[in-house]
Amino acid sequence: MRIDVLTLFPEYLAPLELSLIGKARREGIVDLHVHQLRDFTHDRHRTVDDTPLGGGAGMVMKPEPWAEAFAAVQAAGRAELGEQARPLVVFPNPAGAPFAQATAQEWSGRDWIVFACGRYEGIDERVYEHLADGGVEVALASLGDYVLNGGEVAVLAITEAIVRLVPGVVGNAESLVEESHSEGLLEYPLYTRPASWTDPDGTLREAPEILLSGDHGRIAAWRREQSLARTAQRRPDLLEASERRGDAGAVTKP
Ligand SMILES: COc1cccc(COC(=O)c2cn[nH]c2)c1
Repeated sequence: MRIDVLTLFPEYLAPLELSLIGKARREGIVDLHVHQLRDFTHDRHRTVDDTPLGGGAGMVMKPEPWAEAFAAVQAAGRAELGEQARPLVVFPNPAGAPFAQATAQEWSGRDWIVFACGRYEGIDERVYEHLADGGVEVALASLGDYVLNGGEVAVLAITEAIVRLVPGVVGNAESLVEESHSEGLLEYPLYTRPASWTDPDGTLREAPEILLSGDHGRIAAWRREQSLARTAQRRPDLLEASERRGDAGAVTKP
């Protein structure tokens, strides 16, 4: 998977060099290219923003640098992946569609993703129109209903969520199956040794007996029950979505 990131703060993406993503890069599973948007300006001040037409507070990102940057990135990506290669262009954006595990699953199968990090109040609308009219697949992704100062932090989160699902990146693929949201439900409670623990307040805390029973059928059933109960309690919206999808074994209302 090739990933390009267009940003005013390349250093923000440095953590992608570390750990999971770093290993994926070293093994050639992920090919990350971070680009400084200001390199696609030509004035002395390397201007990327201006005041909003129609007035209003803050600044808006100018269209010209973006158009030039996307053209350069498309050329570089096609040189590497072939002239037919087409990227998915993702703009982290509070006005975007909610990014969820299902999105990460879907995007983890893509060959090429270009992330565009907005700053200030946002990007001139004509940039999105220019890309869409050029046949480029564009997605606006929201991490949640709050505003960050820019897209970089969102790109770190989205990239980690996607890349960890790419085959070969996480050693034990088994661990990807049973985590929260992978089945549309929250994960069951986890325990490890010691089975019996006296905490610093002197309280004895025992792990559920069933987990020591060795009866894997009953343990699986208990875990499923715990996931459903926990989802019903903390995220009933997920439970309704799961029922609407008719997920295997979804609990239907009695
Ligand atoms: C496109 O223009 C802008 C402008 C400002 C910040 C951002 C970054 O995205 C977010 O803030 C965000 C994404 N999900 N939840 C919050 C983009």
